[in-house]
Amino acid sequence: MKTLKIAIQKSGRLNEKSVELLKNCGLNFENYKSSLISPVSNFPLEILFLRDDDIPEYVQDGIADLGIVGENVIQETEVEVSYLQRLGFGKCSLKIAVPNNTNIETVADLNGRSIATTYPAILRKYLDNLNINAEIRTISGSVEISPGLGLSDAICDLVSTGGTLKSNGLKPFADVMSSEAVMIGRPGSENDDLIQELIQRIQSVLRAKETKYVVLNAERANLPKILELLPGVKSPSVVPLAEENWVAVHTVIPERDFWSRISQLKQAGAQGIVVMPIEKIIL
Ligand SMILES: Nc1ncnc2c1ncn2[C@@H]1O[C@H](COP(=O)(O)OP(=O)(O)OP(=O)(O)O)[C@@H](O)[C@H]1O
Ligand SMILES: O=P(O)(O)OC[C@H]1O[C@H](OP(=O)(O)OP(=O)(O)O)[C@H](O)[C@@H]1O
Ligand SMILES: [Mg+2]
Repeated sequence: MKTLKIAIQKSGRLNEKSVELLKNCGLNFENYKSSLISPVSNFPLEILFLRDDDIPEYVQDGIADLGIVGENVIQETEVEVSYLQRLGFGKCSLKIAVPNNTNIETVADLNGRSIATTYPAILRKYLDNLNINAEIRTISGSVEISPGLGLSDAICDLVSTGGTLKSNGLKPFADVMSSEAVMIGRPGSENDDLIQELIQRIQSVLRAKETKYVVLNAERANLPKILELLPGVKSPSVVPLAEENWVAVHTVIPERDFWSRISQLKQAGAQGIVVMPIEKIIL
């Protein structure tokens, strides 16, 4: 039987979440210690632990079949790979930022200025689209320090909380792209049976993360109002309780509007509400 290879980040922002996701898919393996390859004992898969910059090319060139990496890195390496699954973690934006006391006010003011970045290819495309002629200074890290050192007039770097910009006297100025971690493969690889099996496992874990399992008690008379508040669910289970005219309703609720839904359910007469995490949802 063939063995697939999946490349994930060795250490850094995406390592922990990538490992957690694969473990939640029921895969048994050792996280990176000193070996850069870890076999999975219960699925024909090997995990390669790499620097994230190398992952898109390894997948494009067939050294790995799959990879988990940020969209920002995929765009920067300009490879031909397919997005097999968005993973919902590693969310951040690539932004141009300028010093708080700058006289750069419009995007056109970037003409003739210098911008430091670790993402020269993405930035070049962005500026070309806007017909802006700025000098791109490619550096390999600690980009936020460069205006303060007089190395550039602006920067283009990843932002999530904005804390790093703030503590370096910078403010966000323009959005270049938003990014999250994705699973990639070679174009067409989504048709491979083993890859499909893995994608389905990942989707069942992601789906479960987005929902909560809820059990509540209610008087039968309140049931129509309560069921009306659960429109997304095909058929909540309604189970009679020992106490006459009372029922238990079992259902799932999306995480994103969880609290508003719970308070509506309480107003409609729901009592003794128990909420549980879901491990997997297999359709
Ligand atoms: N502040 C952030 N918040 C959320 N996600 C981020 C943030 N910064 C980076 N990311 C995402 O996580 C990815 C990995 O970031 P990290 O800082 O670990 O990269 P790195 O230093 O280039 O790592 P490597 O050593 O593997 O080259 C980024 O490419 C991006 O997709
Ligand atoms: O908006 P914030 O929440 O402050 O995050 C932004 C910072 O996060 C990333 O660096 P990281 O901390 O991953 O370190 P690195 O430069 O070593 O990759 C990025 O390059 C920014 O510097
Ligand atoms: Mg890197």
